[in-house]
Amino acid sequence: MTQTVAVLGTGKIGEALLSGMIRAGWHPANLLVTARRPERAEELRTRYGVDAVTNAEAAKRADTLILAVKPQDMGALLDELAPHLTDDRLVISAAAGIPSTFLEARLAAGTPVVRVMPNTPVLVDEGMSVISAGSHATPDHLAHAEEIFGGVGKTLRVPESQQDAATALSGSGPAYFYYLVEAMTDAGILLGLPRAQAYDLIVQSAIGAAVMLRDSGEHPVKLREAVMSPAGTTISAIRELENHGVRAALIAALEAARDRSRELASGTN
Ligand SMILES: NC(=O)C1=CN([C@@H]2O[C@H](COP(=O)(O)OP(=O)(O)OC[C@H]3O[C@@H](n4cnc5c(N)ncnc54)[C@H](O)[C@@H]3O)[C@@H](O)[C@H]2O)C=CC1
Ligand SMILES: O=C(O)[C@@H]1CCC=N1
Repeated sequence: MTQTVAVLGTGKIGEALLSGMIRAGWHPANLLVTARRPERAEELRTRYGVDAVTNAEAAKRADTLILAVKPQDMGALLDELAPHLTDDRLVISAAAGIPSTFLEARLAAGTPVVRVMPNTPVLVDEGMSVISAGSHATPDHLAHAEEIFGGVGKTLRVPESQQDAATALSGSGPAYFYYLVEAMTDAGILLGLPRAQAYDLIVQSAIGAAVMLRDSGEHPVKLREAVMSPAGTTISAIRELENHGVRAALIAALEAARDRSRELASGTN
């Protein structure tokens, strides 16, 4: 039987996922979206050929609902959905921090809930989506979530207790790399290169390094050692990174992201 999937709250991550599902072969007729503003609903209809409906209608028509609103909007959305949802629907939440128990407490008893933390590279089919089961989710429900998110990148199952950490690593992860590229491009300008050239040099270095990390099977230390010639340029740079505590700063940064994910658990702050 063909499944209907609805994306509720089609903002940045919801739209990225929707576009990826269509690229992965989902027929627009089997996809529904919801949006707060009518102009946004119209934009999504035109861009993807999907039906834009109310949250209540999505709850009635879809077999699987992907909730992609902000953590702070999740309580209100669940209140809107609950009267229309039966416990044979799969509810997938992509919201940072919100535990599956938050959803289970507001939906019909026994509703299967799966928590997923994707990231924006789903836009280019290189996403990383971390998946955990709520209390009533079966292996089939997890497999269905993997089918959806696996079409736009890699998936990994973790116990829900590790979701806040995963959010800090891969959910937020792309932003750290963009930040590094920005800073290194500034450095290129300081060294006298035009911005566009500096940017190209850094982005291509990032792509090359990422592919080697993924495909070489080598530990990152080994890969770095192969770049660092004795008494050369690279070790001079690495010494500065160590002097400025960049490793410690990254550890502290990811810890802060994990802590913020925990704070978002109540859905109010
Ligand atoms: N942006 C990212 O890289 C990632 C975001 N997430 C999670 O995804 C969720 C959404 O994040 P973004 O896409 O960045 O935010 P966003 O603000 O771009 O998207 C949220 C959308 O939900 C809509 N919305 C809110 N309440 C609604 C309602 N009751 N009915 C219909 N639409 C409603 C908003 O109008 C907005 O378009 C958050 O919970 C976030 O933690 C997860 C992984 C990565
Ligand atoms: O910054 C955030 O809260 C969301 C969750 C992971 C990525 N973006």
